Amino acid sequence: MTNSPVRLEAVRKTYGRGDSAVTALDGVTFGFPAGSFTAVMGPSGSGKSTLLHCAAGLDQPDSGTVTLAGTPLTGLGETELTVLRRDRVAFVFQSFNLMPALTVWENVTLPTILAGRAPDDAWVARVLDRVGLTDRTKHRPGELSGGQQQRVAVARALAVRPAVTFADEPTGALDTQTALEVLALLRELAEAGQTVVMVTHDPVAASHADSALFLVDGRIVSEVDRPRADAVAAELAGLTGRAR
Ligand SMILES: Nc1ncnc2c1ncn2[C@@H]1O[C@H](COP(=O)(O)OP(=O)(O)OP(=O)(O)O)[C@@H](O)[C@H]1O
Repeated sequence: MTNSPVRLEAVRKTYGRGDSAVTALDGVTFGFPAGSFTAVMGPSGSGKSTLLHCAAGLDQPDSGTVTLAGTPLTGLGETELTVLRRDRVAFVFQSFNLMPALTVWENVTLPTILAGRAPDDAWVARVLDRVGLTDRTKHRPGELSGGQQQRVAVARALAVRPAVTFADEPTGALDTQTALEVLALLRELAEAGQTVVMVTHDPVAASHADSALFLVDGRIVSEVDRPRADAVAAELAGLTGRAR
C-alpha cells in the first residue's frame, strides 16, 4: 500500500444516532494502487457511495484516516480540501453539475482553467470525439439530452487528467456503445498512470476494471482480479443473499 493515491485505514462512518443509527462503513482498510482501475460493487446499501464520498473528501469519516493524492485529509480545512479536489481529483457523478450558461467546450475546459493551467486543446478534442460530442461543442447543456449531458460530465473529468478519478455509475444513463467508449477512456486514464475508482452495479462495466472490490454491510468482503462479467454477476448474487 506504499504507492496508493487513495488509501483508507480503519474508516468508519455511521449515519444517525441511537436506534436509527446505520453503520455505512465498518472499518474499511484499502489502498487503491497507482494506475489501477477498480470497480466498487456490492448490494444496495452496502456502503459503496459512502466509501467513494469519504475517499474523495466529500464526506468525513467518524474515525480512521483517508489519504488522497499523498495528503492525509484529517485536519484539512474546507479551503485546502477544495484546492486538493480541484487540482488532483475528477468526479463523474450522476448529477452532472454542468454550468448552464457555458458551452460544452467551456464546461469541459473550466476545471483546468480554474486550476490555473492552459487546457490541452488536442486532448480535449479527442475526449469529446470519444464521447461522441464533436458536433456539440458550441451547445449549452440545456440544448442536450440527459445522456449527452452525462457525456459532457465524463469529458470534463477526463479533460483534467487528474491523479484520481472517482466515478459513480458513470455509464448508468448511456447507450451501450457510448458506455463502452467511456469505459475505454477510464481504462486509458489508468494505463497512463492515473487511479480510477468506479462504483457500479453493472458486471459488464466492472469487467473493464483491473479488479472488483465487493462490499457487504460496510465491509470489504472480497476482491476479484481481472473480473469477468459472469464471475462478477455470480459473486454479486452470492453476496446479495448475505446482506442485511
Ligand atoms: N445521508 C444519510 N443519512 C442516513 N443514512 C444514510 C445516508 N447516506 C447513506 N445512508 C445509509 O448508509 C448505508 C450505505 O449507503 P450507501 O449510499 O453508501 O450505499 P450504496 O452501496 O451506495 O447503495 P446503492 O447501491 O443503493 O446506491 C445505507 O444503509 C444508507 O441507507
